Amino acid sequence: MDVKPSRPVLVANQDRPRPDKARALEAVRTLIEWAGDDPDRAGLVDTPERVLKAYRDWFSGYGEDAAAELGRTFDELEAAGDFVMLREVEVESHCEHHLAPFLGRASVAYIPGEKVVGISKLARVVEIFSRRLQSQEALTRQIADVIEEVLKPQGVAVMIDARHQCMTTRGVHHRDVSTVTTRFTGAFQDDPSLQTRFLSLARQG
Ligand SMILES: Nc1nc2c(ncn2[C@@H]2O[C@H](COP(=O)(O)OP(=O)(O)OP(=O)(O)O)[C@@H](O)[C@H]2O)c(=O)[nH]1
Ligand SMILES: [Zn+2]
Repeated sequence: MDVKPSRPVLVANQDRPRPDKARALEAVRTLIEWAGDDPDRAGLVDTPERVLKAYRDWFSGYGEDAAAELGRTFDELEAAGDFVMLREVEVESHCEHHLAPFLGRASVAYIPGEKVVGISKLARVVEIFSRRLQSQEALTRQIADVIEEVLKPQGVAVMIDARHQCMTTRGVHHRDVSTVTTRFTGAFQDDPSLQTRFLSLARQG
């Protein structure tokens, strides 16, 4: 089978055809059998249907456009000149290697240029990209890049601290290990003191 390179998915990914529902239900039944159980026993008969519904939630980000979320900006809000930061944004994502959840927190900051955005939109951007199959690095990068691309700010900083269930509940079984990823652009990249201030605020969360 040809392996396709991952492509950046900054925008909605609605163009990908989905399998029909019967195939998806059958796939869940097959995984139940792979786990060693009987998909026809009472407790499991409705499970494929529930899993498809859960997938709609967990992966709702494919149908959403993070750039569009940032499209509404406020000229009348005067930029503070310093960064605006969201701390402790919940991250609920799934790793693209094992389809296992990884859970944590994101801190997102930007130094406005001309455009100031409603702060909830930054949390929506985190949510949209989280609700796709991700590596933590790609998730961090996509959040920073879409803010950079749409708002053209003076700089963006993103830090995610998360625990991967593929590491805590299986594999190496390191229960307390968390993974930290960062992405800095513009002034955050150029000015170590800004980075330090961002990281220490993120850590106080
Ligand atoms: N860089 C990175 N690695 C990840 C992420 N999520 C999971 N992984 C790692 O992906 C790797 C996959 O390794 P493989 O050897 O292909 O798969 P595996 O045999 O299931 O590996 P183990 O998890 O070590 O059992 C593992 O080292 C995981 O810890 C992520 O977000 N970023
Ligand atoms: Zn994994």
